[in-house]
Amino acid sequence: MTANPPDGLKAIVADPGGAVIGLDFDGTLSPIVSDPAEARIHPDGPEVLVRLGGLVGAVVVVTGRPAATAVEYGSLAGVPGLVVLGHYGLERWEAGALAAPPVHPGLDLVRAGLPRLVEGWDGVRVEDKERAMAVHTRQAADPWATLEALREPVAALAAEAGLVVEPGKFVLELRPPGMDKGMALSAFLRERAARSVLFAGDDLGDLAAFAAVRASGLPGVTVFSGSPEIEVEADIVVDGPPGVLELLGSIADAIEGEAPR
Ligand SMILES: O=P(O)(O)OC[C@H]1O[C@H](O[C@H]2O[C@H](CO)[C@@H](O)[C@H](O)[C@H]2O)[C@H](O)[C@@H](O)[C@@H]1O
Repeated sequence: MTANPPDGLKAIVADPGGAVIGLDFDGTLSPIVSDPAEARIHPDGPEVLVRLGGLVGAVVVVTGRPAATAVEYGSLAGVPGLVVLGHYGLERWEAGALAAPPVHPGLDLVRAGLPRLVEGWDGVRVEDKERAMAVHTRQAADPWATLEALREPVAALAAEAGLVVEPGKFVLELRPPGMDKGMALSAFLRERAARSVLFAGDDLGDLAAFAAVRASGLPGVTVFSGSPEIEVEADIVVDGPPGVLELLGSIADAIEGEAPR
């Protein structure tokens, strides 16, 4: 850990059984790649998470992905006690079992309308996640301009379908309202009677979880998995997934160094 760790990190190391470690998936555990279907956890991820999962109260992945996709792409099934809150908290995966509400009825309209809406836009990809759909512009010749041009028509389609738009890194996601990563993390902290919390994320959807850390009143740390694509304020800024995993590994080292022998 750093020479002078923030109080939240000290609390996690001093009382690991009360600590909740919250992690985003894409851009935090998994390096950003052009094709969302090709995303996989950083090679160091599984080992670090298995180790940490055996030391802290809980490791929880809070992601915009379907929970089962994060488990698969993250090779996460072996992480002790892991919970994955997918679709921004709508779904919950735990011990191999998935709990999820019915699919929002507005998805049918979006599934029909979105391919027509992006027709003619080179490099624009539609991702169907069953409970949500996403429009990706990363592979367009001008990803920013394309994202901006699509923002309004995508918002109109989402409104017609009773969905909300979740913007992210070169992505506009149409998803059900009423849940976000902050609500999901807050509920999880209450459920586990957490005594400290860390949340690491890299994108706009993670800001609600950062706010939940601050609002929890617990000793807490926010970690921004940095990239040139956006800037986010956090207690600790690291260099992408390798930096996140190095930090998590150093927390595990510090906990093991504190443990009575
Ligand atoms: O909450 P997350 O786990 O961070 O998921 C957010 C979105 O991540 C994925 O898109 C992002 O990663 C892709 C793969 O690296 C990248 O190509 C894309 O540009 C990023 O926006 C995922 O495809 C979305 O469904 C998630 O909502």
